[in-house]
Amino acid sequence: MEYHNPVLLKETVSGLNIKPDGVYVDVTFGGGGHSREILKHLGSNGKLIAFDQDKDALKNAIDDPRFLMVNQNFRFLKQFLRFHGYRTVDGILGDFGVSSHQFDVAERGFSTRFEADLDMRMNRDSNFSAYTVVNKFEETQLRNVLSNYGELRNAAGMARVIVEARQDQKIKTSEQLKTVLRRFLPAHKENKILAQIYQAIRIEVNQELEALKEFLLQTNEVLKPGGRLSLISYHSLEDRLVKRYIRNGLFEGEPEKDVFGRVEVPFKAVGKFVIPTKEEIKLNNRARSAKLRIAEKL
Ligand SMILES: C[S@@+](CC[C@H](N)C(=O)[O-])C[C@H]1O[C@@H](n2cnc3c(N)ncnc32)[C@H](O)[C@@H]1O
Repeated sequence: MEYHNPVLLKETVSGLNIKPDGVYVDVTFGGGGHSREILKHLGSNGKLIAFDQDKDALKNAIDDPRFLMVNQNFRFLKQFLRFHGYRTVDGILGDFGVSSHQFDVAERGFSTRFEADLDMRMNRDSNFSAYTVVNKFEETQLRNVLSNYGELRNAAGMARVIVEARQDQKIKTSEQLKTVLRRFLPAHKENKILAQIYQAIRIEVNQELEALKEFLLQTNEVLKPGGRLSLISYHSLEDRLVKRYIRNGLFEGEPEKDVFGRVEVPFKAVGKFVIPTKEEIKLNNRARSAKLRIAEKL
């Protein structure tokens, strides 16, 4: 099975406005689809550094002297770029979320399609998994995860039944979780609600929004003036952070004005946003919720 079919491939890479001798970073290497496309635009003096926190992605590492693979979380972008001798770069590509590979391997626990142990860790060296969230979190923490990250209307009720059920027996598998939550899963909406529950738990397990914020803040320090960000989000929580950061350099509130009423922001948006065509979505269902934003460092 294919590891991952890259989304908005040409659009995302052309957003980087690649200079053949530039230094580029792909912070979500996965199957390396976007990375391979970047390499096509680089000359022999160009450089591509790829991050992925999942060891499974390492098997896709590209055998090319211009390519460097870093098996780390992109929340440590600046630190690992420095470690490898790069203080600034010309462009950064991010294609967030989970790869098709991660979804398709049942034991990773990301997919609602399979019976599997509760896991969902992108970095399997971590000891914080979906099992921890479901079995160890206090009721209010669980409710907040389900409500904030899954936007689930019944978050409070779901948290309550999880906490009650686990007093008798730990909830170890996806099937057990489904059984516990059965009353919240009417047949006609089961898949949709389960997807929201999984999204919520996954975001918590991988600290996805914290990692994204830390990463975005570092892009401002790491990108050269004129350097590009090309970022694909898959849900509104992610996209909101990316959009606000590009517009204001902040995640909340408005930037301060100087005495002349001017604001100083680190980026300028390039175009509005790009979404896949119907044709792309037909060929690759994972593309359906993608939203690409491109920005240039001022
Ligand atoms: C949607 S896939 C990227 C697919 C890739 N663009 C391709 O063409 O094959 C996202 C990848 O980013 C990785 N990832 C997600 N969050 C990460 C983070 N905070 N740090 C490092 N890697 C991360 C995941 O492990 C996954 O392999």
